[in-house]
Order: sequence, then structure tokens, then C-alpha cells
Amino acid sequence: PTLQATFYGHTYDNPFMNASGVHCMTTAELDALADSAAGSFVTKSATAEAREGNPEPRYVNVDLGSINSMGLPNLGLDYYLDYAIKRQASHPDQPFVMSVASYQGFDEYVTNMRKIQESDYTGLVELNLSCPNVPGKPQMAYDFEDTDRLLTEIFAFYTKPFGVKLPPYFDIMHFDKIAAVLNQFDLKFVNCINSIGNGLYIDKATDTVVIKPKGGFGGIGGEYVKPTALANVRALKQRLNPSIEIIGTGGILTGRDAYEHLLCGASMLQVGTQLEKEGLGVFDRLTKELLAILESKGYASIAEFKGKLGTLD
Ligand SMILES: CC(C)(C)CCc1c(C(=O)O)[nH]c(=O)[nH]c1=O
Repeated sequence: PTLQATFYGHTYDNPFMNASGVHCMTTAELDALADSAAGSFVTKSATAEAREGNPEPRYVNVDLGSINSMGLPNLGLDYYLDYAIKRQASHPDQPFVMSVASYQGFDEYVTNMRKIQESDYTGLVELNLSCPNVPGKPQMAYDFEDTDRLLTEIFAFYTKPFGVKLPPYFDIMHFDKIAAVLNQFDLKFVNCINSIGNGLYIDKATDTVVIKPKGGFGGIGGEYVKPTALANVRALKQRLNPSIEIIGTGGILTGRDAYEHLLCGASMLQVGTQLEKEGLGVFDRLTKELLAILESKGYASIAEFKGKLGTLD
């Protein structure tokens, strides 16, 4: 069997990528990712200017996952744009994804996308909609009107292919609402999910939180989030136009977790916490484990089971 994955018109050796934020801050990390067994990779979410991010400890691995409040540390949009333009020229047959964020809210999203539109980068962009909006409002993707307004404003000038990275939703009505907003636009993909926001982890030895920023509140990743991640992949796949592909992110530790995301309809798969814990070797292990599952089930390719989750009706 083969793990070949087709995504936005390109066939990758396998569906695995890093999740933005993990192992993708510097050109050295990105080149190492590109040379790993991962099928593709995504850059750290870039803001207009380079950012130090929050004081440490700001990312902690725990038994069942991770908690982080990094605060968008990154080397700035120009740094990643420069890397992306060089990389697409030197490796035209290995497309990747450039992640874009905003720390100043609505307007910075627009100016960042305008800069990419005017640049020589022609590849995919992942617009991180988990970023803060104006004070007093929830993150962008939890404000359906502002998300609609933002995508309307971007599509007025942006002609290159892009998709969005979404936080998890927990209410069926919210699945309906975000899908209704996104279906209005020619998005190439939706990536579900970002970390589950504002969790809290307590160190049993000290009765204290484990990260410094936000009194210990941080995004949760890892084993904790798989049921939510699978539900968001499935719900968005069921609701979005078939032209909008899904990237499945969240709780992928084993080949079986990867297989379940594919059953829910994911085309590509991103690994964050487990990559942070295990290093680049995680991709060799995951491809081996996923391949063994296809063999044991007699599948020749992912296409034979992708999106074919059974239900009990
Ligand atoms: C949470 C934000 C800092 C607004 C965006 C960047 C981000 C971060 C981060 O840089 O803290 N961590 C995540 O798990 N997901 C993210 O999307």
C-alpha cells in the first residue's frame, strides 16, 4: 500500500506535517523538517514584526499532552516570506504552507496578506484565525461576523491559494455558523483544530500552575484533544463545499490516531505536541504505523477509506 496524499493538486509521499508552532521557528528547523520523513511542513505563524513572545515557562509537556501560551514568538513576516520565496525556487516539487497570524487584530491580518499578495510567493498560506481580535472581543474565529468581514476584505484583493486554521468549536450551531461563513469563499482548505484554548494544568508537587503567562492558562494539545479534533474535522467535512479540503490536527500520537482523522475526512495531518515530545523521528514512526494499518485492513491507498467513518444508523 501507499501513503500518498493528494492535497490542493499535489501528491505528497504521505499526509504528515508539523503543526504550526512546533519545530518551525527558524530556517534551520524548517530545512530539517523538509528533510525529515514528513510529507510537507508549515512555518510558524508570522506577525508583521518579529516578536519575542511571552516569558518562559510558556510551553510545557505533560503526561497526556501539552499546555502553552507562547504569545506568538516569531521572526517576523519578512523572514518567513524570504524563506518561502527561496524554498519554492530551490524545491519547486516540494510545496509547503506558510502560516500567517496577527497580533494587532483585524487590520494586521489584512496588511500581512497584502504583503504576501504583492510578493513572489505563490504557494499555500494558512491564515491563523485563533489570534486576538480587538480587546473585549473573543479570538477572531469565535466572532463569526468579524471572520466574515475579514475574509471578504482579503478576497477583495488576494488571488493566491489559502486556507484557514480554526480553533475547536463545541456547539453544533457553531459548526453550522462557521461553515456557512467559510462556504462563501474560495478557500482551499480548513485546518481543524488549533489547541483547545485557556486550559489549566496544576503541578501536583507544588500546587502551582506550570506556565508563567496568563496565570497559567494556556492552549491544550495532545491526547486530551483527540475527541474534539476528530469531531471538528468530521463536522467541517460534512458541512463545507467539497472543494474545501480539511487538514486534521490534534491528538495524533499513533498511526491509529492518524487513521481516525483520515476516516473523518482529513487530507493532510498535522502533529504538534507529539512532534515536540518525540522529535522528527515521530514522522518515521507514524508513517510505519499507518502503513501497517492499511496493510492489516487490505487497503492499497488512503482514498479507499478517507471520509468513510461508519455511523450506527
Ligand atoms: C494564541 C495566539 C498567540 C493568539 C496565536 C498563536 C498560537 C499560540 C501561541 O503562539 O501562543 N499557541 C497555540 O497553541 N496556538 C496558536 O495559534
